[in-house]
Amino acid sequence: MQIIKDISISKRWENILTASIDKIIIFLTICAVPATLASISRIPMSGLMVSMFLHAIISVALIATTIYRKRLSINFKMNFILIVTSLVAIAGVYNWGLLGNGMLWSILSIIFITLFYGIKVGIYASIVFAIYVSIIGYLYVNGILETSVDPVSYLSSVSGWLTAILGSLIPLTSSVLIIGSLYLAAKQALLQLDRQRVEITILAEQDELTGIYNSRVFHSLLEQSIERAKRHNGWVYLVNIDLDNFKSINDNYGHHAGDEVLKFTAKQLLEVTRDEDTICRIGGDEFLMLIESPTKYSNQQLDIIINRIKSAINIPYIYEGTTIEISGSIGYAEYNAVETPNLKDKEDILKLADREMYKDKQRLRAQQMS
Ligand SMILES: Nc1nc2c(ncn2[C@@H]2O[C@H](COP(=O)(O)OP(=O)(O)OP(=O)(O)O)[C@@H](O)[C@H]2O)c(=O)[nH]1
Repeated sequence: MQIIKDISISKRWENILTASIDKIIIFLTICAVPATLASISRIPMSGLMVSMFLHAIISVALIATTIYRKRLSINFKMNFILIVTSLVAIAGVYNWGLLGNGMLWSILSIIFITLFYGIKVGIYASIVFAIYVSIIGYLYVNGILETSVDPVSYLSSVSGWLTAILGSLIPLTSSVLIIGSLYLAAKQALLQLDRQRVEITILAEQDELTGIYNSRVFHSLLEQSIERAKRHNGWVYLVNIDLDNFKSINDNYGHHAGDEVLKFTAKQLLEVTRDEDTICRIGGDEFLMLIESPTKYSNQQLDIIINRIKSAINIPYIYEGTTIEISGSIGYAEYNAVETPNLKDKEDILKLADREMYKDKQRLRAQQMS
């Protein structure tokens, strides 16, 4: 069933996450290779450093993960990204203190941790990171740790700036990729939910055959109209419309012809229903129209309404070349909280409209007999 298929948003979310993670892995791999080269190019300035090995190992691991990404599980890829970004963050802060991009990488890894493991774990990770940076800061301030290159010469070297540019570009762009994909995914999910809400509402309120309101929604609309009429001393008119000898249409032309006649009648009734009024099919060949008015309609106004409905129904329907005559009986009930004290609730109004419709039907039968 379409709706059940669409509702599996968690599956869609997993697909979005997988696609985003793959994009991030590819992006990290593309950036890791030149970043490693830039790192190695600093050998003449800083000598061979542990971080250079780390860069090289990460690059190789990233290339391998990119190649085999379709075969790897989402959990593996998530944790791999976490380990890579956290390692770069930890090593960056340790090796370069405030000079490097360790802080930016830490933010990136905390974003990933939050995304993959939730806000609580994200907060713990932030606290751990703050403690780590404080310890490293303490060690640098007290001269226990120092950068392996002279900060002044590093700041004026091409390789230093290249590392800084690439090193900051990666976490920044990755953050944009993540936040952008999540934003798009959330927007799509909300739009989809909205569409489903509309579809579900339509399905719940619609008569399957004719597409107009079904009796369930009509009953609640009638209740609301009665409440409004009570508050504002207004009037509610309930018109009951029942097709005559509809069974014989089914019997003579088949059930499908009967269905087509019901659809045609609903369409005709819709055309004479004002936007502020409501028409519904309560079942079989019976329709109800709900009309609200702030003032009482005169008999003449009511005649006009009833005649308009009658002439909308009494139009023959051509079914597969055969003309099917249609007619309907109509009865109505009028309700005002003060002036119709015998009508206590919606059931009374419905019964009265039904009785009136039946009287009309009997009049018609009597006419046909005579
Ligand atoms: N084609 C079709 N027939 C339906 C549907 N729902 C109910 N019916 C048929 O509509 C017929 C209604 O019959 P009755 O209630 O006797 O109404 P009628 O034949 O119009 O008789 P009167 O109301 O006394 O004029 C029944 O035969 C139902 O089987 C539907 O969705 N499609």
